[in-house]
Amino acid sequence: MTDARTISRNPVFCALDTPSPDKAARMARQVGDAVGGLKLGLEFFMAAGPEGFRTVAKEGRPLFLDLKLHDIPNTVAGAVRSLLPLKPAILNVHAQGGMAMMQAARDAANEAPEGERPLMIAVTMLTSLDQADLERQGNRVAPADYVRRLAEQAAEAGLDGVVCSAHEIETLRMELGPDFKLIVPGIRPAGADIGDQKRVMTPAEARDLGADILVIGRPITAADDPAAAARAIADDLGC
Ligand SMILES: O=c1ccn([C@@H]2O[C@H](COP(=O)(O)O)[C@@H](O)[C@H]2O)c(=O)[nH]1
Repeated sequence: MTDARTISRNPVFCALDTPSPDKAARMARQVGDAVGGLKLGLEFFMAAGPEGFRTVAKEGRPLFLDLKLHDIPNTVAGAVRSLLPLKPAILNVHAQGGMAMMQAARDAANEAPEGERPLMIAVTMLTSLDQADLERQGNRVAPADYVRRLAEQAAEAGLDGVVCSAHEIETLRMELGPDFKLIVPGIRPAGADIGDQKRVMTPAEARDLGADILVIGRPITAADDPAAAARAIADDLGC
């Protein structure tokens, strides 16, 4: 079992998208060491808040608090400061919020006590979007270029990495180096239902391309046997 701040060699973070802290904690116990960490997002935090987070934190696993903060710099910095007492291993903001906002988030995270600073990550382009969505928003640019530009800004702002799809890993790794964290949702085992995701890849393919963390939700949590589903993915990854 890894401790609450160490990211283990198992790159899978299981997305516990439920409003119920008890269900999330139960699921965390079910998947156990077959995953390297857990992710709590908007559905969970809107319903269960900091108290719910603390309930799941008792499971002692690294926690990614995926709130995708997106507001003016002063507001985002305040939100980061408010979240620091929860000691998440990873926090994120939207790169779309701009350079000054990302820098403000970084500075606020740097106020964390020694050893408690979360990794600060920027979401680039949601994995539920594709080229057609970009065009609808008036962005005449390929997803790879769009993601690269936002990731460059995140790196320049001093953030620790980005959320991107597996399709951008190679380019970002080459350009931004081995230490820049690449957190990758939109992961689907071969044959699994894609659902609302559009830029997807299998766990092994994404890992082999150089992802640091694979965020996997429904392929595990909606399976008849979540523990077996998580174990099958871990075995496939050799973890
Ligand atoms: O671009 C993004 C950013 C975040 N997510 C989150 O990851 C999980 C994925 O869940 P699945 O059930 O495996 O699709 C979910 O919590 C999203 O909020 C993302 O999918 N894409």
